[in-house]
Amino acid sequence: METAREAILSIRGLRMMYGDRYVLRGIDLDVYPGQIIGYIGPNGAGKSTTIKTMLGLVEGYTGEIRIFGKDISDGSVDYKQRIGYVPETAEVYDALTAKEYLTFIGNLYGLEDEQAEWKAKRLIDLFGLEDAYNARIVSYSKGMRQKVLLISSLLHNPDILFLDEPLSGLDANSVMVVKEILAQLAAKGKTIFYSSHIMDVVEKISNRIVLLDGGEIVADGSFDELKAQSREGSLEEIFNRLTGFHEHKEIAERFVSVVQEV
Ligand SMILES: Nc1ncnc2c1ncn2[C@@H]1O[C@H](COP(=O)(O)OP(=O)(O)OP(=O)(O)O)[C@@H](O)[C@H]1O
Repeated sequence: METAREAILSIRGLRMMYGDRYVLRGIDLDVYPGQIIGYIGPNGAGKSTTIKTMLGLVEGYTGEIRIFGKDISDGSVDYKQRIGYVPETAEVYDALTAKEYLTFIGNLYGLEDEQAEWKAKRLIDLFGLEDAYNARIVSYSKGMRQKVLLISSLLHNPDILFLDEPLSGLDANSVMVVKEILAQLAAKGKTIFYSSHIMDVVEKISNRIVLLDGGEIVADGSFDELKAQSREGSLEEIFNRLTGFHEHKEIAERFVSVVQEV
């Protein structure tokens, strides 16, 4: 039972303001080990802001965030050693090779050079990038970079993983591998925050879905629970209904008619 376990991550009354506007308007969330949270919501709903706040990258929030049982505002950064993060857009050091980059990241997480390099090499091989390991990242395709980012987020065996569009640019075979890796990590007790706009993947991969709209959680439960509540078929339909969006046809028609004006 979830309630019998201790939350690995706990958020109370999280509010965040940019300028004179609240972009997070009171988030309450308890997350337990082994959960894969599909963290979804319209553009601008506040997903990245929540994640960056939990990572300690955003200042000026109110409310409380406890990770591994400790309030992150107490100044300690130790908790970051147990967290992995794949941002939506990342600065990867183009001039470095994957070997250099991953060894560097491994060092930041406290791994010795040799240990980081040996681990990175084996993970790179498993992703089919062995030929590119010593090539500069600037020469990598989008999917190859994404694989390097995924590896960099996992080198230190984190307990919580924050992923923003982690399958971006990956081919169909790699998507299957990564989805399976995430399921197996969760089965080993890792906690995964999976933020994406690809609803059919979120529907399949998550054991809990949290829908954010306008800086507030408007739905929280398993896909089956959300489906039962809303009597809609797919997560995409549930998303559309809960965010009050019904005009995709009209907008598309108007868009196409403007395109055709010459
Ligand atoms: N540094 C910032 N300064 C000012 N406003 C910001 C900043 N970062 C985010 N915002 C605003 O906060 C709101 C929430 O943004 P956020 O990036 O968290 O949304 P999101 O749910 O991740 O969206 P998307 O799906 O488009 O990635 C948006 O209105 C955005 O313009």
